Amino acid sequence: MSRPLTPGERRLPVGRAVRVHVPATSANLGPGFDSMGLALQLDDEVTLEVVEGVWAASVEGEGAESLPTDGSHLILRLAREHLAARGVTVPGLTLHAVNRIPHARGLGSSAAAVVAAIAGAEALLDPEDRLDADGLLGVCSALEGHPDNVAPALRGGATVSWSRGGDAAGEVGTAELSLHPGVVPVVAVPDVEVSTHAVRALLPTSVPHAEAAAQAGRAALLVHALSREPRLLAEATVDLLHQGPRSSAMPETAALITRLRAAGHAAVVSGAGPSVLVLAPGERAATTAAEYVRELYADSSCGWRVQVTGIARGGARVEHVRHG
Ligand SMILES: Nc1ncnc2c1ncn2[C@@H]1O[C@H](COP(=O)(O)OP(=O)(O)OP(=O)(O)O)[C@@H](O)[C@H]1O
Ligand SMILES: N[C@@H](CCO)C(=O)O
Repeated sequence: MSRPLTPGERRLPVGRAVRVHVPATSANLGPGFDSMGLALQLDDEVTLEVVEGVWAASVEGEGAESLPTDGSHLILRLAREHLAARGVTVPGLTLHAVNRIPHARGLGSSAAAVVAAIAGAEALLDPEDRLDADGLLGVCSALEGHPDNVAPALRGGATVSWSRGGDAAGEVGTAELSLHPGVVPVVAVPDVEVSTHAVRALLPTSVPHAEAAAQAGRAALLVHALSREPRLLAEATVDLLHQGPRSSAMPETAALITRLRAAGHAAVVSGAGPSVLVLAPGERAATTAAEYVRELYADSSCGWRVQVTGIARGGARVEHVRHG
């Protein structure tokens, strides 16, 4: 999918610079495992500039203390590999990241990094050489391993994605849902990290047919609830595939979801966790859910940051800072 450009010498001009804004995303939404996702109003901002002979990164915000500052930084590495596969010579690249999406919390930080790298690298090319929207989605999905975060990160809103060939490395389709205006996300983020890679290993290799059938029914209902009838969100967000097998890796998350659901809220694990997403049917229900969580943990040392969050209606946005 990352096809080379037409033959000939292609070298990015020194001084060309782009900035990419990529939203956080919450994947799965309960029964839509590896398929459904929602873009949130919280974004990372990544500036890439073509320079001579240097590969260097500077980071503000999330990960500033821990991420590498050389060419091994994930975004620089992915951009470099992608442009090399496209047959483009890059003399050097600097990156400046303003990171607002917390890492390893189930809010799509790695998908945002993939999208920043690939959308940014493509934007550094001349307009006639750039991949179209489907091409970008295919490359990003293959790198991330599943499309449910990268699709809403690229397109915004809520998306349902599928693999035409049956695996994430193949061609990916995505449909944008027409979201009911009453759907309001609430996000509760704990102060512990969970690696997506680690908890994917906890999933069983097969599931009973009856559970798969029940999950398909809930996923179909979820599309209806998100677009037409938000009052059905609590019933539509029941998951039978992935939250149970992973609960031992995030017991606080599982406990919070049980309590929220018992109180009638449509609470799910956000992405691979450990954050919790509530899909509230309206502003008032969202405020009630947020206050419920704050009161639960008012006297506890366990830190949960709770926020009623807007939906990012547009996806990743590219600014052309300098043509070079
Ligand atoms: N902006 C970034 N720059 C560089 N590396 C990043 C960035 N964001 C995430 N990463 C890398 O990805 C890891 C987190 O990815 P992981 O897939 O485990 O969680 P997530 O993407 O935050 O959550 P989820 O996939 O459940 O939504 C970080 O620990 C870091 O290594
Ligand atoms: N569908 C993915 C989302 C997290 O990247 C998972 O649950 O593992």
